[in-house]
Amino acid sequence: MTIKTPPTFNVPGLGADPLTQRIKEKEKQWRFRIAVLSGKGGVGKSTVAVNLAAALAKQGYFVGVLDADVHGPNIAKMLGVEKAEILAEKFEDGHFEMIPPMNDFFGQTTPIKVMSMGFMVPDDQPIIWRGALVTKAIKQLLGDVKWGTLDFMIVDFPPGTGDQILTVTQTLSLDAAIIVTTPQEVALLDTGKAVNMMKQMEVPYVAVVENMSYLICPHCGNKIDLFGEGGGEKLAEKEGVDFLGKVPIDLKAREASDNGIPIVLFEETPAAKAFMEIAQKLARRLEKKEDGD
Ligand SMILES: Nc1ncnc2c1ncn2[C@@H]1O[C@H](COP(=O)(O)OP(=O)(O)OP(=O)(O)O)[C@@H](O)[C@H]1O
Repeated sequence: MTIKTPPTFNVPGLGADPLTQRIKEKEKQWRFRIAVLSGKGGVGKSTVAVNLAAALAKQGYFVGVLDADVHGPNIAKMLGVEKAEILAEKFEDGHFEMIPPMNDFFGQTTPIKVMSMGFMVPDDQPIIWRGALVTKAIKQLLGDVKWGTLDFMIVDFPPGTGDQILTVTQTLSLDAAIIVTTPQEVALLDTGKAVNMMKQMEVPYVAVVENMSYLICPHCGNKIDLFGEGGGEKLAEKEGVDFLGKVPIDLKAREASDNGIPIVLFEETPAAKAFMEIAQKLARRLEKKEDGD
């Protein structure tokens, strides 16, 4: 099956809807538009998204993070802004734009702008919506938010390869898709599907990050390959896409996320170093591509 991205303005006499037009206008202000995806849930996609965001912001880039994982939105908590009050501005044509809360982690980073469906619903309430409504909500979080100029717009997609991912990828012109996997066979099978989806959607740069790659035993210091070894790298090689690196299991990374501070800003643990290196590699690759290399 080949999925082609249809042109946005494809109906003679009819332009795109105003929301899609606003997204198209806004995305011109975002230098690199990046999706973070996983074929399978629970592999650490959001953890990778927030740590990449923080690592890039620590290097001085302006970063926005959109939590498009509407069924399990936890980015706002991981970036320490879940209690933020969302203000909105009314424009002359009558539409409103929400102002994303920011966190600069006590001056350690450029302010990271965050928007999430989690702001719209109480913590303990599930979002029970049909697909079309979810897609519309994600588009609003892109087009009806005052994002401003950004170096990196990072979108944390829902897990899987579902309809919402297809629609958002057709609306937002992505520069890169980062697919997060763990090394075990079942995750890799689903990861292959996500990689292929992004290739078929003609996203210019697709890369794999392997999370929870291994554990360093706190008692003996030995490396334990809990979920097998090297699967992510092999998959990237097989699919002909970049492999950006491995992130070990790190108890402090989990604690830091729960406390709203990405581990890259907190302590120089093995996972923090891995996230920092992956972010640097990603920025270098995209800047090279931008220069036409
Ligand atoms: N490298 C790591 N070391 C230790 N804990 C980790 C690591 N990566 C993720 N975690 C933890 O695993 C749990 C799941 O991570 P996360 O929420 O990022 O996954 P996800 O793929 O986004 O999940 P979902 O599919 O539900 O959106 C979290 O508690 C997180 O802190």
